[in-house]
Amino acid sequence: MSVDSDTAIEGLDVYLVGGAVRDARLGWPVGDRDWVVVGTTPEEMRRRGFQSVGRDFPVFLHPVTHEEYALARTERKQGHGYTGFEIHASPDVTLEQDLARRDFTINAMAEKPSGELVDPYGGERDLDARRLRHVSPAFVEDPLRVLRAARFLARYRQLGFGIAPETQALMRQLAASGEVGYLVAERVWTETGKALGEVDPGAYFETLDACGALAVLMPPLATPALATSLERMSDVTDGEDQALWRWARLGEHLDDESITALNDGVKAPNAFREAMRLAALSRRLRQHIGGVRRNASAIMGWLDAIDAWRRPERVAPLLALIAHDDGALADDLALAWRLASQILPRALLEEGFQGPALGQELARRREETIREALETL
Ligand SMILES: Nc1ccn([C@@H]2O[C@H](COP(=O)(O)OP(=O)(O)OP(=O)(O)O)[C@@H](O)[C@H]2O)c(=O)n1
Repeated sequence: MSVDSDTAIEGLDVYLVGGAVRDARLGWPVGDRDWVVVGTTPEEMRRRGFQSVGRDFPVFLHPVTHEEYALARTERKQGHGYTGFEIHASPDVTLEQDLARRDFTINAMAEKPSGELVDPYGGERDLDARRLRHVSPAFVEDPLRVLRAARFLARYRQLGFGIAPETQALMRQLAASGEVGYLVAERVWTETGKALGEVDPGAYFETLDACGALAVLMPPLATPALATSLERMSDVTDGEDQALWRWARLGEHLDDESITALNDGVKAPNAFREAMRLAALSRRLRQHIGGVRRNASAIMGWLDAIDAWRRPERVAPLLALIAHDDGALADDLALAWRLASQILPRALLEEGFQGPALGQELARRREETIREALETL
């Protein structure tokens, strides 16, 4: 539906805002489209068939497109964290005031339905200069913006983007004052999880490290550990669960205590926490096996530890991690897994094994199969 012929917004002062305006100009795929409405009231929006969905501020879903339309608003910070925002939305809030509360100039551009750009804070200039620059000193009212800056770099650094020095200074200030420490872990994870799926997730962690926020939010990853973490993460290839295995790689060289602290600190989902634990375990196996090649019992120990029998989907990504450091070991493990996984409890049941004896016999045969296969190599 063309916006011009759209009766729900006919006569309303609406603007496309945020990421959609930015990404269209960057030639980046446009995600959700967000709109701002100036000079109207919630009652008027509902009368036009919009559905009210905002809990914290007035935002509505278009009756047909279901895109979000927010009433222009200003926000003022009260207290720490995300709880204390004083929202002011009324028909007298202007578009410029609404744009002024936003994080970066490249996110503070608006576009009329006719396509005309409204850009009071120099967003287009900063887009051209490949620069993330804060809109106003109110940037510091929301410490999440430190993480957003880092996440945008994970996405756009390869296009040449950097952070303006004056914005970097505010980010350092937010980290040094402890304000980023007030972020609730869920919000930290939301940004981190998104960043792990971007083209250059290393940029996210480097940016947070450079301003001091990584030391507050994920101390085990901060300098001096970071270089090792990033080096390891960089070779996770695309594919399913890429974000998961990137996360796993980041903490692979840490001890169990640090892994727990790191994952607790950001409330990482269980699958991510588990992947990191398994990666660390596999790395230790690699060190343990070391020169002792073709060690069937150590290989069985690894397959048991990662619970390959019930979670076979874990094997391939872990083998890929191991292959990076030790291709010969990964080959041995792959062969061992291929053969051992074919020995199933059913055959032993038919032979009359039961209960614990069944489990023991299963393990014995699997290990024997692995040993024989490795000996013939
Ligand atoms: N802490 C925040 C979160 C959001 N915004 C503003 O709200 C818009 C929409 O936010 P969001 O949908 O989270 O991000 P996008 O910029 O659309 O980016 P993405 O492509 O990641 O969705 C942003 O462009 C920005 O103007 C902000 O100023 N400060």
